[in-house]
Amino acid sequence: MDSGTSSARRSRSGSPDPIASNAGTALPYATRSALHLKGLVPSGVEDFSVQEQRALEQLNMKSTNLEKYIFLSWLRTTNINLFYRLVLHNLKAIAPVIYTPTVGQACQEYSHIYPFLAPPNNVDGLYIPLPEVENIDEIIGNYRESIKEGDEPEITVITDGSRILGLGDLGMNGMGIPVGKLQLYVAAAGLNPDRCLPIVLDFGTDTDKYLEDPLYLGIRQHRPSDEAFYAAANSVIGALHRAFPNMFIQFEDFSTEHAFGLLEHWRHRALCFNDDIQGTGCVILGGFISAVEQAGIPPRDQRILFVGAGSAGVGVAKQLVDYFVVAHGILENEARAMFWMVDSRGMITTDRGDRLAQHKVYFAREDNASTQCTTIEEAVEYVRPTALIGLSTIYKAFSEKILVRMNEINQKARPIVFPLSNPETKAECSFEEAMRCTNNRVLFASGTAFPEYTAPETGRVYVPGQGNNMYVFPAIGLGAVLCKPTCITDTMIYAVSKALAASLNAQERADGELYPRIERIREVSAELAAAFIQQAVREDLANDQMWVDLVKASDTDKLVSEVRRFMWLPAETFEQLRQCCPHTHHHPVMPHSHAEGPSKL
Ligand SMILES: NC(=O)c1ccc[n+]([C@@H]2O[C@H](COP(=O)([O-])OP(=O)(O)OC[C@H]3O[C@@H](n4cnc5c(N)ncnc54)[C@H](O)[C@@H]3O)[C@@H](O)[C@H]2O)c1
Ligand SMILES: O=C(O)C[C@H](O)C(=O)O
Ligand SMILES: [Mg+2]
Repeated sequence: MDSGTSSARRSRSGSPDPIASNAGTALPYATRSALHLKGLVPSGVEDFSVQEQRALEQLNMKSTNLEKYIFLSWLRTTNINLFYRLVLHNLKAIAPVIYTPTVGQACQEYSHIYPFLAPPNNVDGLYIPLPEVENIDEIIGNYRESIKEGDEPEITVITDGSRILGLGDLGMNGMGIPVGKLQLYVAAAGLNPDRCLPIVLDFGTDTDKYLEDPLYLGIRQHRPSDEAFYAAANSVIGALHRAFPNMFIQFEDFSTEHAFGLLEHWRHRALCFNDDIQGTGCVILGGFISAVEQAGIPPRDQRILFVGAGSAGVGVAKQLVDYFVVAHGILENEARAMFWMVDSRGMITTDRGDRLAQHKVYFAREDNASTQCTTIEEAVEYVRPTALIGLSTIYKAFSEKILVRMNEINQKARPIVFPLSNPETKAECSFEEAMRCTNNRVLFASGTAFPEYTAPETGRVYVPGQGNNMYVFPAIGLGAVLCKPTCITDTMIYAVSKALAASLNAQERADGELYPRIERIREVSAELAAAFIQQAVREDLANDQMWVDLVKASDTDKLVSEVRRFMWLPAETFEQLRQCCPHTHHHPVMPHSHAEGPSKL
């Protein structure tokens, strides 16, 4: 439950000693003597790989994912080098523990599993209570004091906990999400953990369960009015931007109206991005491009039904419209007409009799000749979709009956079904259900990872796609931190989607997959970050000359390898750990790689 700032072990001088706390049983005898640690650790001196083996063993002793989450949080605050070694070497198994879906449960329990972190050396991010917003400069000052010199944050993930995954308003407990997302930034794209800053705007909660929970750690009041929310949120973001002008700001899991409102306000004022709107749009477009290629009908014949019209639904649909316009030369009005949206009140039309929220107006149908569909089933019959996309937070909303109909309607082409709501308890259907009901013909991606499916008839094993923004936000953040664009444009996001679709290797394509395997995420993130940087330079918005020159040299392989060189990696040996610790950071992170020597803690 922290950002990964170095843990609290102190040397005799009283200052934290990152070498000792991250080496532990790997400390050679000479160093133990020098640090006055003789006799304070077991006598065996071991390699980091042996420590890792022990950590994995201890992880596997935990019987539930929440216990694993708690163990990993403890490890991260105790020995960040070992934590990231373990995560990087076991990403497929560990991602669902530190991130979706377990992070959802961890957030719900956050106030109960909080590990008594000791400030100032074990700060897990910023908690900004509404009544303290007027003292925001003091809070930022305290944070500065708590970090190592030169470790200014280069990336923040900020939430107010008002819409955590599909779980609703969790108040301050939502802090688990910025913490989890930033771990993915480090693991998937090599951001420097010391420069990641999770933030929660502790502005109250409208969930009585938390207000009444004696262990709840947030402020005990209901959420403020819209006006008070924007005044306070803008004041915090403004202060952060003044304090850290180059810091990339990721807005995360704000309730939909505020998500759109904050993005609108800040997108041309600071380097920022909304993950639920833009990141989700980006990752789903990437998978959708691959799905359309495999579906077997021309792109312009796609009929796409969205179930859910919140920040994610509308963000994704807009990104897909851009794709049809840019990649297939379809006029915007015609592209928009390929989309139908359903929300909790039914199909969104201009004449259904309610006042539509601003973000839904663009997709409201006018051609429905007074037909109103109130259920998903009715909408499926009316639209006869080629693609069904779920961002509704409604568990099993895609019933077996609906999935069977998707198969019947799409006999000439393969049906596309993306149940994207998180966590698993909110997913519109499972992979197994989608496969069974479509005779294994479905082109599938889900927000939460589902297990592989073995077809009983043939024994063939199918791997589900994971359409989760974790495939793109780390690369977008890395690209932004490196080339420092003035702002993030839709065309930069679009470039990343295209790069994601292009990143599948021959085997993944042959297996009919829509996303690259998670084990390759670092390699893929480097390609995506390079595509982002190329686009930023093309738009003349990149402000770091080194990256501008690299792009202008028109050597994409070199650009990708330079991006990789800037990715943070945990140390492999004690020697690497020792060599890198005395350094202060350079711009933007210590250049190091597998090949090039020490990593920075
Ligand atoms: N896969 C990903 O990477 C990813 C990214 C972002 C969000 N999400 C998930 O998407 C979901 C929605 O997020 P959001 O920010 O858009 O939330 P939101 O609450 O703003 O949107 C939910 C939408 O679903 C609609 N809805 C509710 N009940 C419905 C029903 N019975 N039938 C049809 N529609 C119904 C609501 O009217 C609303 O339009 C969450 O579960 C979130 O975890 C996934
Ligand atoms: O956090 C995730 O797993 C994806 C997404 O940002 C969400 O809000 O569901
Ligand atoms: Mg989110």
